[in-house]
Amino acid sequence: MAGVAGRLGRLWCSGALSSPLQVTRFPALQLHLCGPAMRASQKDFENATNQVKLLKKDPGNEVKLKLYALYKQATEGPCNVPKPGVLDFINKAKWDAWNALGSLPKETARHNYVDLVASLSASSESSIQVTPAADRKQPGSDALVVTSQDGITTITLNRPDKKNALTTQMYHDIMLALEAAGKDDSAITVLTGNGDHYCSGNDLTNFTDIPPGGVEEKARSGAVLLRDFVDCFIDFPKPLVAVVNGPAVGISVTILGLFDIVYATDRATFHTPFSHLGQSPEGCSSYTFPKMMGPSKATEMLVFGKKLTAREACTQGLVTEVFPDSTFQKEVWVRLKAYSKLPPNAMRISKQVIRNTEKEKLHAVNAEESNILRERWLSDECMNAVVSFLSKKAKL
Ligand SMILES: CCCCCCCCCCC/C=C/C(=O)SCCNC(=O)CCNC(=O)[C@H](O)C(C)(C)COP(=O)(O)OP(=O)(O)OC[C@H]1O[C@@H](n2cnc3c(N)ncnc32)[C@H](O)[C@@H]1OP(=O)(O)O
Repeated sequence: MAGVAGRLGRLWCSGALSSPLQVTRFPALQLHLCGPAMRASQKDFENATNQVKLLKKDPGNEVKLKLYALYKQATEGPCNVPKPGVLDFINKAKWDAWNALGSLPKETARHNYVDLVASLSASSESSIQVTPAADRKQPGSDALVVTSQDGITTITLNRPDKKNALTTQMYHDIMLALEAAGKDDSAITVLTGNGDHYCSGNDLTNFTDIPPGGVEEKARSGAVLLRDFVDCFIDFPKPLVAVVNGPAVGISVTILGLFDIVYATDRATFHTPFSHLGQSPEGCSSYTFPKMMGPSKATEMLVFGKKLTAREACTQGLVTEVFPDSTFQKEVWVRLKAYSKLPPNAMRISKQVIRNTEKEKLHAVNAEESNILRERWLSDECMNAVVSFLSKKAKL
């Protein structure tokens, strides 16, 4: 069995097991899906299948087999496929687990699955309480996870091994997630990161995928993407909160000026090394940063690439409040849950009163910044900086 367990573990890590066991990354989220006395609805079940993707710890092969079996029983009923051969260790272990459930009714399996996921999530490390929104179209990859509970829709960047660097797919997925969150019945929306970083900004390998139209076409389409992406933040209709769980770089910092609240762990740093990269500011930061911190502090950040600590960023008005890392998740989510109980329409309208006067200006700034960046991306300064990053990465 040790051999089977080892192989299953490897498969788990490589994502080779079929849904819902394709889980490779686990943010610190805790879940309370439904109380023990309640029956699990189809929506609870779908929530749970999404929530499995957010478990912080690998639950071990025994539990994974149990999850697999309950999922199959809940979706397909009693085991209905031929028993795999004895040497087909993994599929046989899966088959055995499913078959062991006998004629357990689908509804009971669904309920047990939901309960099991809830207990796994509850034993996870932090105190966030979220449930995936079952009626929401999930993004095209696990790099972004959208959950919704207690009036809060949370969009989690989920590429911790790459410090949550933003791929072009993620820009698109975030736009879709924001569009849905703007219309759903949550009161507030949160953007956060999984792992030790909040976000390392634009994934610099985005520069390597050159289309047939060449680098000019890449820069043109990149500028359109950037402009559309930032527009979504400018126009977002509800209170938008950044839960900055660690260091933030590049565009993940600049768009903070478009958030309504920014909570940061004291471990977070804020870094916009645009000149080092031969690039220029985006996310409307050329307007919002000087406005909030004055032109000279903004210049230190945006032109000279000075990295701010969380406390410095708070002093400059970029961060709303800084929390000790040890209590960050707990304190922030307690606070947000309380806010999310306020009347949502009043909050939405108040946000719009605060923000609407600036919208036209922000759109114009965004268009201008995107155009300037399009040119920058074609410059030798930028190309050299990207090549330098990629060569270090490739250990050349
Ligand atoms: C024309 C193209 C257009 C494309 C589409 C455009 C869309 C809009 C663009 C908007 C413009 C945005 C600009 C920016 O955001 S500029 C900022 C870019 N980011 C950076 O320069 C950060 C680079 N990373 C780092 O400095 C460090 O990784 C970091 C300090 C964040 C963490 O350091 P640490 O030592 O803790 O970790 P590692 O360096 O070992 O990183 C772990 C792995 O993650 C990879 N990584 C990290 N950041 C990025 C990134 N931004 N892009 C790609 N990959 C990243 C890193 O390489 C390691 O990977 P490996 O384990 O595979 O080596």
